Amino acid sequence: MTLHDLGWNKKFQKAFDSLSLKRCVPARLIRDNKISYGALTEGGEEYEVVMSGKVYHEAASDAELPAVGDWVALELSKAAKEGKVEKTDECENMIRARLPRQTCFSRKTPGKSTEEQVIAANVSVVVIVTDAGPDFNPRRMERYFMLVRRSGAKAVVLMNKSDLFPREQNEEAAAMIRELSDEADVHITSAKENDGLEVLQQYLTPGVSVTLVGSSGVGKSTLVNQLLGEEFQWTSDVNELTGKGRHTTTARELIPLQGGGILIDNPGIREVQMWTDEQTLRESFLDVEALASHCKFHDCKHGNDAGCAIRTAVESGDLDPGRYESYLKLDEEIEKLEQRQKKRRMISERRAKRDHRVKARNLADRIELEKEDRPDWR
Ligand SMILES: Nc1nc2c(ncn2[C@@H]2O[C@H](COP(=O)(O)OP(=O)(O)OP(=O)(O)O)[C@@H](O)[C@H]2O)c(=O)[nH]1
Ligand SMILES: [Zn+2]
Repeated sequence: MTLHDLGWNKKFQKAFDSLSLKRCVPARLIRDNKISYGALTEGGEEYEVVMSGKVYHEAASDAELPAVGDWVALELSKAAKEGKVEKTDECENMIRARLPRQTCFSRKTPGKSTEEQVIAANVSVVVIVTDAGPDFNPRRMERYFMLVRRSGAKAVVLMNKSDLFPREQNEEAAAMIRELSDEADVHITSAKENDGLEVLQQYLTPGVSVTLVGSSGVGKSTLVNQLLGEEFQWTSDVNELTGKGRHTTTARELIPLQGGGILIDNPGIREVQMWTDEQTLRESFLDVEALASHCKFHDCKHGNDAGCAIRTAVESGDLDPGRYESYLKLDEEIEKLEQRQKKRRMISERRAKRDHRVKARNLADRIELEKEDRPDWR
């Protein structure tokens, strides 16, 4: 397995070279174990690694800490380099730097928190799986589009389970989704019958990382199984002693596919929630925003306000009422998000410090971190 098979490219190489970290090698993070990470290096070697205190210090927020999909400069322990010690026994393999992300797929942390959490870094294509039946929801799709746009990745929508619905229904649903976004590709598929999946090959080119999102039960696992084909048998190759598949979790979280492309799949991605900001909201509703500039009052709430250009457009049929409602709701949501964000910032900062101090298991780094937390401590 070469670095390129894992998604390495010229930009990453340049960033890596400019660090001049002579003792480091490039590695891609494939798993976040809370205390440590799983990392792959050239040749597909997997190591357990921790971040240095410096990496921790330089991260201004949780979102800037290394995450699954990130490329890092990794300094392997002497023992690991010589292949003497079981690679996962000792955690002396140290992340010295995180390379700048080319894309960043993030979400709101589950629960009430408003912290941003990176679900996968350096993913180029996000496949949103839905169907033309019970799961069909253009408003939810708009949210997904915002999330994907914000990440910098390309959005691809699959109207899956096409075998269950009449052709016209699938096509109508696809057309409606196409209208919501100029950038997204929309395809009709049946994962179960392996129908229409060949379109995915155009995205699964060497070095391109792809991930799947969508409601529970829309067919993501079925799709993954189809994409993996024979390779999926990996995970059933269970080691009797450890109970783990021979390729363990690697086979689940970052899978270089035979025909090219890298599939990134983890539970965090599966339960993706909307995380957004005001700017993205505005970008997604440029047409509605343009109308808003014609409202009579500067602080128009676009409800029953006199001279509201948006409401006028809805009444005259120029603006889809659903889109209008969606615009109002999203606005509200972001307002609440910002309020919660303010309240929780203090708490989350403290918690992040505690959590990530655990990550810096190197003693010297720990002492530095402790000193910083307790200035009176010697
Ligand atoms: N008829 C039909 N059924 C499908 C299709 N794709 C998946 N299914 C079925 O839908 C059910 C759910 O599929 P999964 O692949 O487990 O769905 P998922 O999106 O991975 O669900 P989570 O793991 O909960 O996120 C299974 O019974 C599949 O066999 C399809 O294209 N057509
Ligand atoms: Zn208005």
